[in-house]
Amino acid sequence: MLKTLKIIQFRRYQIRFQISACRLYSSQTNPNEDAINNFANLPVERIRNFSIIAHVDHGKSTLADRLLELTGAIKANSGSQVLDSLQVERERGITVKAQTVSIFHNYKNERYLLNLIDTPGHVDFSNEVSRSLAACDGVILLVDACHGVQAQTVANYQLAKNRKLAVVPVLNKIDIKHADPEKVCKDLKNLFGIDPQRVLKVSAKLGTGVPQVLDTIIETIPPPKVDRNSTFRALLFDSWFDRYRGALNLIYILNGKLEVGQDIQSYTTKKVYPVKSISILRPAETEVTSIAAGQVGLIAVNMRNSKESIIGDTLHLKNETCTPAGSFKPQQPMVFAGVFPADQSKHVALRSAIDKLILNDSVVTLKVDSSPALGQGWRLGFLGLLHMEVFCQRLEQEFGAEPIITAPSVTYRIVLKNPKMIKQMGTDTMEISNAALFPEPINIKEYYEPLVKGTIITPTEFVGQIISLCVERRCIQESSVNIDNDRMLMNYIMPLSEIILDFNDRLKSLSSGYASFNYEDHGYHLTNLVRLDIHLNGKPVEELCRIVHVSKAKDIGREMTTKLKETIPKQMVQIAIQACVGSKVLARETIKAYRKDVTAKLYGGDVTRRMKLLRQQSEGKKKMRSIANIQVPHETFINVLKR
Ligand SMILES: Nc1nc2c(ncn2[C@@H]2O[C@H](COP(=O)(O)OP(=O)(O)OP(=O)(O)O)[C@@H](O)[C@H]2O)c(=O)[nH]1
Repeated sequence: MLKTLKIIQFRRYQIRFQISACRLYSSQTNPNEDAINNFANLPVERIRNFSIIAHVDHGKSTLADRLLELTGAIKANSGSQVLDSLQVERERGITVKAQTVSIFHNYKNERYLLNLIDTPGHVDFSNEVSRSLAACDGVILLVDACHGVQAQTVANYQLAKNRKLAVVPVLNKIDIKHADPEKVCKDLKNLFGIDPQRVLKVSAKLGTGVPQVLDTIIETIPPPKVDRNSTFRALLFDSWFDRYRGALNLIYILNGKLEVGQDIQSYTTKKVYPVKSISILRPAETEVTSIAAGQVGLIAVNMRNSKESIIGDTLHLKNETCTPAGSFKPQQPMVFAGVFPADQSKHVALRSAIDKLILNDSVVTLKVDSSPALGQGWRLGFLGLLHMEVFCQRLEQEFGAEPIITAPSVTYRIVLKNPKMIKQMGTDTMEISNAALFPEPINIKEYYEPLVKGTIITPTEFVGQIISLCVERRCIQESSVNIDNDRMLMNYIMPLSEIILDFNDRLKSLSSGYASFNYEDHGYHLTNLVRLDIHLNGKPVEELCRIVHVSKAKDIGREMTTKLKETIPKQMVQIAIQACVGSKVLARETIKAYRKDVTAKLYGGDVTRRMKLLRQQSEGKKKMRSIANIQVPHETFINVLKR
């Protein structure tokens, strides 16, 4: 009896212990539960919204990891670069999408909400940076203590300054032996006037100095300037597509409060949506019932059509009037390429995949296009070549699409002089990125090409080689300054068509990776262009023509004829491949005729074998395009048009 009583007592004790252990565990794993339950009531003074901005690879995502760990949003050692969640980001080791995360931090016994945005560093994704800064009051300007200030550090600092954001300067990688924090502090002082006393020194990898970053954010960055007492108004600054919930919208609340169940309206489309759920990203979605001005939240509103979610749009309560947020201007695409389904039966599926991806990468533009060789497709606009590559890789990885991408080109502008054409078009100016639509020179008065303002920062020992590269690419130097004794900053005006393909790669290989490059739009300027045609046995091949600068026509012509010679199979007749401008031939290659008796294998043997061979031949012919009696396989166009 006594034994049984003891057992019961022990069981009770065991259960009580388990309950209290559970409570302890849950309060340990989720110390911010109260703050989340009371999320919308968190005072504005205890909110800080900031981005981490820096040059490529200076350690933004690594610092974000440490901040998340320190504040308990993720467990220590949860894996590196938690916020780089896309497959393409992990494979390439770069950030391509800005990621938002809400974390809580205790400062002087008060609980603060920090909305952190980890941004990409590469110039091709600078739209992500400007989009993110619209929801911020400050930035962490992160600089690698070994490599110092680089081209994107300058560009990103300017973006933050233009928006009048508070700047927290932080030097990273101080654990590396040859780091020189004193020298980098001097550069920051010379270039941006930042007081060296204000610069924090950290190792994001080891976590050294990171806690001080959190405190400095609270001390230096002001709380959001928002009004909680007026009616709800929010800026839509990111969105992505969820198979079950439709378009999910990331919003920054400018005024008032939003609750689940309320009806909101888009300022641009005027469409009304019921708010199905509101979440904060920590970094996993955590549902809350309401959200208030100064905060960032993800809302699901049953938006089925991805085109309805417009980045930069203002959302407000149904039937209320409001002024648009109008906080940022999206960048204009600079590089254009044709995107075609490999098989025309996949046309609809590819279009739907492109639409869904554009929702998450709103700067990409789309226009219908067609080509005799590649069929129906689209002409897409990107911010640069890396942007285009990442977009196409995401199409493959996230949507299983396998498109054919044509050679990238820029958009040229021409002014017509033929009155008949001007009347037909209703304007004398045409924008052209597809060379097949380039009018005859006799009808053209002026040609214009897009230029960019380029900034190159390089160690002085490579200046000579870099200047030669710039001259070869028709770039004009505007100015140059010494940053310190051994580094130089050079400003150039550059034709966009000369830098989109491989300028950055050449610059990196010339300077053993030490030079950095950034560029921004510089408008259209007068130039001299020609249409380079490719002829096969005297017949022009429309899909292979290109618009080029007059000084480059010969080199590009040679390159293309050589490539075609390697890819067109030998045939019964001799084939002449010519690159021409008008009637002038700039380069020529010849493919000799086949001498072998191709029908030999049809003789002898079994009749069924002969029939099979004939069938195979006719199948092959179907896949060929006939130009001047020459059978050109589809792959040839793809290989020559592709990069
Ligand atoms: N030694 C050392 N390495 C670091 C430190 N911080 C980052 N790294 C390394 O630097 C490399 C780049 O770090 P990331 O965090 O990906 O840089 P990022 O700025 O986010 O890169 P992008 O988003 O692509 O521009 C990685 O290999 C990191 O492990 C540091 O404090 N010390």
